[in-house]
This record gives sequence, structure tokens and C-alpha cells, in this order.
Amino acid sequence: MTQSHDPQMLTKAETLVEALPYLQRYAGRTFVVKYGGHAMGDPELARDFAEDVVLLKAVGINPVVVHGGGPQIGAMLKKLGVESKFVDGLRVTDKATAEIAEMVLSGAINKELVGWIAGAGGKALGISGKDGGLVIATKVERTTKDPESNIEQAVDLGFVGEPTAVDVTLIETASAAGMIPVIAPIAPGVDGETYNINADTMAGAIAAALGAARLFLLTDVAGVLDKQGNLLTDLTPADITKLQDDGTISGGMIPKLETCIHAVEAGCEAAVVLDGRVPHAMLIEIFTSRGAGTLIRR
Ligand SMILES: Nc1ncnc2c1ncn2[C@@H]1O[C@H](COP(=O)(O)OP(=O)(O)O)[C@@H](O)[C@H]1O
Ligand SMILES: CC(=O)N[C@@H](CCC(=O)OP(=O)(O)O)C(=O)O
Repeated sequence: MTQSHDPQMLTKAETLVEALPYLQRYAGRTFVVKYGGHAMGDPELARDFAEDVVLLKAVGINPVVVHGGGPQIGAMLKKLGVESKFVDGLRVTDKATAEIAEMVLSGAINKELVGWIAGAGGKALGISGKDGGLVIATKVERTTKDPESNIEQAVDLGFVGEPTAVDVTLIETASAAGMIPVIAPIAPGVDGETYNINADTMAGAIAAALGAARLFLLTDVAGVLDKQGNLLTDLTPADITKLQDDGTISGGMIPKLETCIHAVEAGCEAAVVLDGRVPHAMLIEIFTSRGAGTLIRR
């Protein structure tokens, strides 16, 4: 008896075969994925994202998720009548704001993501930088130029921190036990206070400490674009400095790419800025020769 030939099945098989060298290359390696607050608003994308992460784990890669939640913190602050101000993309965080940020990030969002991953058949461990001595944060110092006098002045961002010590024992233990760590960007300082950390910065520090094969930053653009709006597929830290100097990159893309530079200079093999609005963008980037987004390496 002959079987009828289904061209769609063949395409699917070819896609799996195309993935083989990547599966072999990345088995046993660690990928850190930063999942931003904007992408979480769409349940379909959240489900796709959870499936991607569970698929990575199923094929022997160790995914570590660091999530944001800026829009959700903003919405909660608004509900409670607390005003929010940003300096260089960082939320000025007083004591009340730090409490709300922790509640939204470590509570609501973290557990929602754990739920999505469970729904996709994975075992997620929801933690923050506070758990297992994962991160110690140091207060971020910033200065701004006074427009009238042109003199640099210190601005107090309150409880905004950056990771200055990372102990990856808990992440590695959980990963080895078959779990997917899901990390909220909140950490204690040596002073025992709670610090609010930009999620990109948190992901970069964790990727560097883990010596991750990749740091994926999922965002709301196709990747880093040139002045004509074309996608730049490969960048080095030197290229990024040029793009910053000639004004090609601005706004939130500046701290994002600074995070990428820091991560690749401190032990992560490469960082990728990727379009989180595209379903399964991560799988396309990892398992096909086409790639997606912008790859940053030394
Ligand atoms: N050259 C550039 N290429 C792509 N995006 C850029 C560029 N310059 C500035 N941006 C801005 O950076 C934004 C991404 O940073 P951000 O809003 O902080 O992302 P997220 O909230 O996902 O962390 C883009 O939406 C875009 O508006
Ligand atoms: C200090 C600081 O700005 N912290 C961020 C933490 C969340 C975050 O970074 O979330 P996204 O990735 O969704 O923007 C904040 O309070 O919004």
C-alpha cells in the first residue's frame, strides 16, 4: 500500500531537521530571557512565550526567565493615587513605591508567569533577587545637568538598585532539578532595604554571572534599527557606541544596549534584542538559520 504524500508534513519534518545542529549546539547550555511588561498584556503571546520556554527545557536547554512589569506597576500606582517619575528610564522609587513594585513584580506578575509555564507543562520556580541570596543590590547614583547653570547635579532615585553581587546557586540547583527559574527584578541591599531594579539590568547581570550562551531581550520593535528603519542584524560594542554617538539609538534602547554590552563583556556569549510581538520569535531565532532580531557580541 502506498501512502499519499502530504507536502505540509514534509515541511514540518524539514523544520525539525533544520533545528538539529542548533539542538546539538545548545544542549546543556543556559539561556536567559527577559520578558517585558508590555508583552504580558496579550494572553495569546504570553501562552506562546510559555510554550517556547517549556520547549527549550524539554530539548535540554536551561531557560532562566527574568520578567519586567513596568506598565503593571504604573497602573497600580495610578489606582493608588501615587505619582511616578522616570529619570533615564528608571522609575524614581520611594519607600511606598518600592513596596508596590515588590507586590506587583514578586506577587502578581511572577505568579502569573509561573502559571502560564505550568499551563504549558513546565515546572517554574517563581523567585525574586531576595531568594537564596541570589542578588545583592547597590543604590544607583545618577546626575543630571541643570539646564540653566549647566552644572551636573546629583538626583536621588530613592530605592533604585543595580545588582552588584549575584550568587547563582539557587538558579543552578533549580535548573538541575528540572525547574525553570522565573525571577522578579527586586533585591535587597546590604542595608536590608528592598530595591527596585530595571528588568533588563537584572537579566544582564544574571546572564553574565551564569556565563549564559544567550541573553534574549524581548521588546516591542523588530530589533535595533538604523536611521532608515532597517534591521541591524549584528552589532559589536564598538558599533553600539557609534550608533549612540550619531543619535541612531535613543530612549529605552540606550540602557537596553548598555545592558547587552555589559553582559557580553562580563561572561555572556551573546545578547539578542528580539521582537516579543512576533509569536515564537525566540524559537525562530534559536532553531533556524534565518535568525531574527539583533545579535550583539564582542
Ligand atoms: N535605533 C533604534 N532601534 C529600535 N528601537 C529604538 C531605537 N532607538 C530608540 N528605540 C526605542 O526603544 C524602544 C525599546 O525600548 P523600551 O521601550 O525600553 O523597551 P521595553 O519596554 O521592551 O524594555 C523601542 O520601542 C523604540 O521606541
Ligand atoms: C528601577 C525601575 O525602573 N524598575 C522597573 C522594574 C520593572 C521593569 O523594568 O519592567 P519592564 O521591563 O516591563 O519595563 C519599574 O519600576 O518599572
